Amino acid sequence: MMSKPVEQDVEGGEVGGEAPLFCPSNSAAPAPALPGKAITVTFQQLTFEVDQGRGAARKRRRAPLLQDVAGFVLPGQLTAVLGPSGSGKTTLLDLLSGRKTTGHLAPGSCILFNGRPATSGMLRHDVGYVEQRDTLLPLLTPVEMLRYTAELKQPRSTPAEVKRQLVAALIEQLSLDECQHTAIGGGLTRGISGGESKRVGVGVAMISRPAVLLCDEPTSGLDSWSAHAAVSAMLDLARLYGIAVCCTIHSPPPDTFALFHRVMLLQRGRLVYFGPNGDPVEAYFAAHFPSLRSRRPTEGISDYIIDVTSCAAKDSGSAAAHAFADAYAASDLRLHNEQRIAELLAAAAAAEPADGGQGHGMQQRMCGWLRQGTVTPWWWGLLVLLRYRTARGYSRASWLLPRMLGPAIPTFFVVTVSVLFMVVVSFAFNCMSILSALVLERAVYLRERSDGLYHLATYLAFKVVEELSVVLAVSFPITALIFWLVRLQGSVAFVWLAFLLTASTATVLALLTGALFSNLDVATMVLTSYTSSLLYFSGFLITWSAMPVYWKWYATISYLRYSWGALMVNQFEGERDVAAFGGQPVLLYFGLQHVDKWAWLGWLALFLLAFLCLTWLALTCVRHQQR
Ligand SMILES: Nc1ncnc2c1ncn2[C@@H]1O[C@H](COP(=O)(O)OP(=O)(O)OP(=O)(O)O)[C@@H](O)[C@H]1O
Repeated sequence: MMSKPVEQDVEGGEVGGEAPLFCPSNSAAPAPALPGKAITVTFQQLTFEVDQGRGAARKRRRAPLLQDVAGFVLPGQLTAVLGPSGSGKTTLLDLLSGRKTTGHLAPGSCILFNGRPATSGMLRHDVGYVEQRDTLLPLLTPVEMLRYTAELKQPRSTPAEVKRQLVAALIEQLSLDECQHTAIGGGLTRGISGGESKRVGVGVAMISRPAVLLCDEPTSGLDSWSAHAAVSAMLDLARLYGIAVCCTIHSPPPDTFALFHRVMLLQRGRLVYFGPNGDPVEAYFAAHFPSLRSRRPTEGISDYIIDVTSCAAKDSGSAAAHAFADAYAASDLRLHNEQRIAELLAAAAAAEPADGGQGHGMQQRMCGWLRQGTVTPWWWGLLVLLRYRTARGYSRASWLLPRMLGPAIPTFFVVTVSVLFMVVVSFAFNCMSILSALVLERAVYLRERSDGLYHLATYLAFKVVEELSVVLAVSFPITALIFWLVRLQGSVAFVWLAFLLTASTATVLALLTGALFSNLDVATMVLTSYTSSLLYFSGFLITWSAMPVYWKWYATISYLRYSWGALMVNQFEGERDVAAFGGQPVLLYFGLQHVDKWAWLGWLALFLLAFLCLTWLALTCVRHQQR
């Protein structure tokens, strides 16, 4: 599906108005009728700064990433944001989508959607964002990925048939028919191609039928055919649904670049050109900078303007770099653009009367955007996550076996008094596989949270249910096996409960570590060291009486001590007076003679609850992504 360049300018008439229902007439796949709205994005005097330096100096020194940038993105049109690396392209998209988590917008900076500041709900539902890196679920196929997103992004009241049609239409519009049932893959797993996965990313952003689509380098790493296919697909969607599309782009092939209606060129955070694509770009540079070399016959316009502006800046230093931005600031083109923005805002105001002064407060609300609600209720999110993600994980041996065999294997090697300690230890260390799962899927989690797919509590509940149901399933055979092999005494139900609580606590501890640390090596090192240290203070390797007094506090907060101690009491409570080690009864030898096994099990349950609360806190407060 390749689109031809569009000559017609569609600026007029659509600003702020209700678009027709989404019933595309020129698409083979019938797209469902969902209400939609055309949105014009305008931004003026956009100046964004970040703190530089360390400590107190950090507050005083600020570096501008964008300076006085102004422009607009129109419904049904593609706008390309160009510029050398580090010129502020992604920063602009992050600001438009409300995803910037650090920095300060200068007073007077203004970003408006149909003449109004965006609300968090609007940014989540009406603005789609395609990230530069892939944040898809590797085990799902494109069609499953889109269905999964549709279940979370479309209101629950949307009929299942409409969601199915929505996905089918996107599969066709994005030319994903051939690979729709192939696993997406990623990392070391072979899956669909890079170009196809970019288009799946566009589809994921398109599921809520956003009025604005922002794409960060949708063509990077693609061959020219795939790059053209990706941009063509976006152009088709923009025209079909009246979407305002804005893409950052690097060295696109000339025929792909020609698909864009408008070009914005940034250099060192300042605007160097904003206007129509094609000949007007070249004419602008020829008129304002006659000394620049002219375009070579085979050279594309995007390469030409980046090349000449970057080379001039390199040859003559930063003064020349600013000369381009200064020339634009003094140009008629800038005046024309400002006039156009004023017209767009006036049209938006006429279409939708102002709302009594809610229009200024963008800066204050920026951080709040990321914390707001979702389209579907939490329990629906949990069901969808379990249905699509857990079901797929459970069907894979590589996911399931480490979790199931980890605690089971040591069972075959332990037949002495150390059995209870060894089983507790194997449960404690078996959680390492869970740690990697959480750290590795963080990029997907962050993207899905920013997209408003689910609440934090939903994700935590999903991870807990997903992992603890395996723990629950494994706890029955392991309890039975050990009871039979070692001929344990006491209550079998108690042993099962103690195993279950120990494995659950270790699992939640792994989730907590994964939530605290973004780096897998660091997280593994911390969890291994912490768990190993607990072994020494569980009361088996060093008995309570032999423990240095200044370390006893650490033993008191070791969850393994409560789990192993309770199991020991369950095993030996009938032999409280039978001499064993060093002529002493076992419980007396280990300092457990006064322990109430149910009370210690209660403490273990409290550890589980505390780790769960800490995980929730860590997911809420620890920000792993600075943008
Ligand atoms: N939160 C931040 N704190 C400090 N510096 C930042 C922050 N965000 C971005 N920058 C810096 O701002 C500059 C612009 O970054 P940005 O990612 O917008 O550039 P870009 O034009 O998209 O680059 P590329 O094409 O390489 O992706 C870079 O020098 C970057 O290091």
